Amino acid sequence: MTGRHGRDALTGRHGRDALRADTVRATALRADRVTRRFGAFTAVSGVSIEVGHGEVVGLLGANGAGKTTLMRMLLGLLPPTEGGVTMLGGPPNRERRRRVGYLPQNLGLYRDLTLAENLEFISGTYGAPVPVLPGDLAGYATTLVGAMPLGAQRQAAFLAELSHRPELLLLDEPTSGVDALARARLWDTIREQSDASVGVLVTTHYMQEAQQCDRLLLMSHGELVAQGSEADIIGDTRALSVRTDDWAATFAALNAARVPVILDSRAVRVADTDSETVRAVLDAAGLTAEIERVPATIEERMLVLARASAG
Ligand SMILES: Nc1ncnc2c1ncn2[C@@H]1O[C@H](COP(=O)(O)OP(=O)(O)OP(=O)(O)O)[C@@H](O)[C@H]1O
Repeated sequence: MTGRHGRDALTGRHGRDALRADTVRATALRADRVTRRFGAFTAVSGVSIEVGHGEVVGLLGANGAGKTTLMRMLLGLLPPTEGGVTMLGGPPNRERRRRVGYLPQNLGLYRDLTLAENLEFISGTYGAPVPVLPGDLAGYATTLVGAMPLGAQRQAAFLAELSHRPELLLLDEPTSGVDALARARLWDTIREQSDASVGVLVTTHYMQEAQQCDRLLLMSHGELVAQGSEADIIGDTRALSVRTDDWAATFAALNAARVPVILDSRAVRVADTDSETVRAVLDAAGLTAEIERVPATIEERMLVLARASAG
């Protein structure tokens, strides 16, 4: 694989460097100023989004940003406190949900049934043919799902959700805990689906995957704080690259001083902070470093937006 900002050899972008966000598409999914409160806590606040048929939209945000809550409202599994959702032309009811594939974080498979039994059951509920197991899953047909590796479980759950040929896919961290090869395969499948006009909304923590989406939505503290291409979202945000011989002590000193420091391998980076502040912390700790202002990464931009939305 290439470096963190290069193209991933395993998860190449299918030549989609030009984003397709400006292409006119029929809307598959729309949220109109949806809010969800749990008691006094607002998990999602006034979020409006759209996903077109054939479009892969990445939903990004830190843990607890509200992504799953938004997805559950989009599917009609959780009523919004305010606002409305249109899914495949109307409110998200049971009938329309049958035309949607949803991969929740917990996968929705029965761990104490075999893979073959799970696929029969899920396909049966949709009245769809039982999918043929691809080569890498074939050996698990009679294995209890709970005993399968997580990557294989995710692949199987995805396969099950595709059995009824959904028109819309909502995928909640489909590649979390999955190795690079299985991630690349899942992304190939996602792209095949979008090429067949399926609208896809996918959450991920992997920034290389975000780069494969046609468009990104960024949530922080329940709000939609940015959207567009990766370049749109980063804009002209800059970060600091801190070059030092003692990366561990440098990271520890900045972290202790509550500077938003990121360690990428051994490279120390700082977001949302001026170089004088960083220099002062390092001087106080007796550390020397070269500090350079560089274009921010999307993670660093997310950190800036998250800090701003946290108020
Ligand atoms: N049923 C609930 N009752 C109370 N609070 C809830 C409930 N469901 C979610 N929350 C809270 O809402 C916030 C958003 O949660 P949500 O699961 O939507 O975030 P997320 O962005 O999907 O995070 P993750 O990446 O960890 O899945 C969290 O603070 C969570 O604790």
